[in-house]
Amino acid sequence: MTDVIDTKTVDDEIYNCLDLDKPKSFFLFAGAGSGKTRSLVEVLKRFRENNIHRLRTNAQRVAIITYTNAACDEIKRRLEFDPAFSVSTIHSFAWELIRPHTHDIKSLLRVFLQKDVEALELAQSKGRTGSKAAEDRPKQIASKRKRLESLSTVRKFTYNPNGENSSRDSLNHAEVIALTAELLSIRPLLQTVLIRKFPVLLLDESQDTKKELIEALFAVQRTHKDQFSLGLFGDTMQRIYMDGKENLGLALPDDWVTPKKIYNYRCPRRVVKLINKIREEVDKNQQEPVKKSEGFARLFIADTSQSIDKSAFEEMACQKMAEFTSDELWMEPKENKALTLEHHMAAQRGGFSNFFNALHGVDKLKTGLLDGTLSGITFFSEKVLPLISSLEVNNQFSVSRILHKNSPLMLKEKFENSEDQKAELKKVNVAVDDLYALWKIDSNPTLINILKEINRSGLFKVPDSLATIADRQEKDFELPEGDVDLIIDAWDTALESSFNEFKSYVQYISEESRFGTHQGIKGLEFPRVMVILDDGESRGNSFSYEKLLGAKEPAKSDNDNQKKGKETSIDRTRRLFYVTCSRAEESLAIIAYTSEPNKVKENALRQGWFAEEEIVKS
Ligand SMILES: Nc1ncnc2c1ncn2[C@@H]1O[C@H](COP(=O)(O)OP(=O)(O)OP(=O)(O)O)[C@@H](O)[C@H]1O
Repeated sequence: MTDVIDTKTVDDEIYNCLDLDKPKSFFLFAGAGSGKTRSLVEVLKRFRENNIHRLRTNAQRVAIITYTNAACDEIKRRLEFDPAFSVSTIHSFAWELIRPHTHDIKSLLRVFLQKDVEALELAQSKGRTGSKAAEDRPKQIASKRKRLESLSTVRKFTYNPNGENSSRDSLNHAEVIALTAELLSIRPLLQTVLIRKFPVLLLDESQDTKKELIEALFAVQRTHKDQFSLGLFGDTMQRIYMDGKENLGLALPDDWVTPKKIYNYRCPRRVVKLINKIREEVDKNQQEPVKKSEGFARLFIADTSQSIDKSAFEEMACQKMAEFTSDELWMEPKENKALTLEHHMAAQRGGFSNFFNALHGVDKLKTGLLDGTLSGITFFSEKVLPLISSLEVNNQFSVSRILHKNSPLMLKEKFENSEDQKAELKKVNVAVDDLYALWKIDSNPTLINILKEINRSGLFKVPDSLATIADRQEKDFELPEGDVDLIIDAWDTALESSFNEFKSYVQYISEESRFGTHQGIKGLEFPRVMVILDDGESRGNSFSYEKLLGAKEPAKSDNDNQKKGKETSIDRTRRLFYVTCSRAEESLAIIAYTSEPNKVKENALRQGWFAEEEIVKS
């Protein structure tokens, strides 16, 4: 195996692997901020210069798979949207590969579903009666059986990588990945199609790519090593999803190239020192800072054994950070990125929890809520919000454009068939004025009032998901007991939120908000970062900052897992903590909410994470 140290050599090493006549595979795993993504882009630009004609002649492309749509957009932009590069998320990539193979998908899905039914039946026969799982299983079995029965009538499967997949012939996200992994393993023809189309496949953030798929790609590489270059970029310390492959990179074949990067280009020296300490218990990959600036890292400990005003505490922390760093931008909410563990914690702090929590409570709505694709959301975000924003600044050109694009009152046929076109136009203007009047009566109207008004005037088409509510008369309100549709119920609550609350939600999902989640900021960087650690507010139990920070003893299951050499919730939390801290380009504030502030402080000192003078207690 080859080891190299500086960026230029690493880039050369990777570039040499992408030789279409003598391809090699490589594994570039290195710490946070070491320039992995940058190397990926730089090498591809060089590759394009020398290979573009050959790729075009052979109708081939380079596949680059990244973790999020935002990361795809960034890489596409940096590669100047060159069609020689196919940049996609793993789900889109997998789907494009398997979508023509309806017959294979159908047979395999049948096997998967049958196995699921058998496993559920077995669990039901062995499990405790009266538990929630026992109550749910018969419904799951019935639903899978129904799907099995309807499989023969499916003519073509559908799949949307970015949204809901609820129709009868659609596949869900997990199925697309499992089907691709299996088909790649059992259908040599699919492997050939893959390598013919994409002689080079680069996988960013590969520590979190589903293990079945990684294994299938390794198998493709093994079989076609003379025609195919597989490149993996990542960092085992940044594995934050449970389905990534553990110990990826161990026992690689000797012909894989494994360049090393030991410098951190993103973080100031103080932050590099902290992330090195966090990492030290896991592996030997310690980084050296490139930046000359020392930067700042501070730990703020809030005692939750007494009542505490969290927003006041976080504001105080920003104020202190502004003093420590002499950087006034810590006082500007938009200028420092606050990271919470879960979305609902961000919603609480960002002032959009009424809207968010109402919809987040329904499983079927979750994905569409998080990426803003629910039709009930796009109705407000793509029609009402731009219209009101344009009216607020009196931009008539933009108002007219939005109406032409979206309003049924502006339909060409309507005007053509009308005897009085002026009257038609007047109708549109009156509808707009009536809607905008809501903001004059109340500077922050509720979504339900906006919806009802638009439904009355017909200014925009109300989506089906909101039509029942929009059409509802007051007398309908008394629904018979038990006759509640969860989705409509959730929308009923969400629509009671104000328009400004909805605007804050839209900023959050468009990543314009000050808030982000610990998992959602993978690959990103910000000058000022505030990491909020608060187990008390979190709902899941995969992570425990209290245990990592020494405020809570490890659970029996943690000890058992550790003895068996399996990962514990503390290991997972440590990696997440590493990811969040390593986003800071200048200064970093950690806010720890705990009922054991002394223990947290002692632990931070003992581990050498922070010095006495860097810790502030409430
Ligand atoms: N050789 C370099 N010279 C100057 N700046 C660099 C170099 N390599 C990386 N950087 C800068 O350092 C920052 C981190 O780089 P990049 O995002 O590529 O790192 P990464 O290893 O992919 O990070 P992570 O794993 O933490 O997401 C970016 O701002 C990038 O522009």
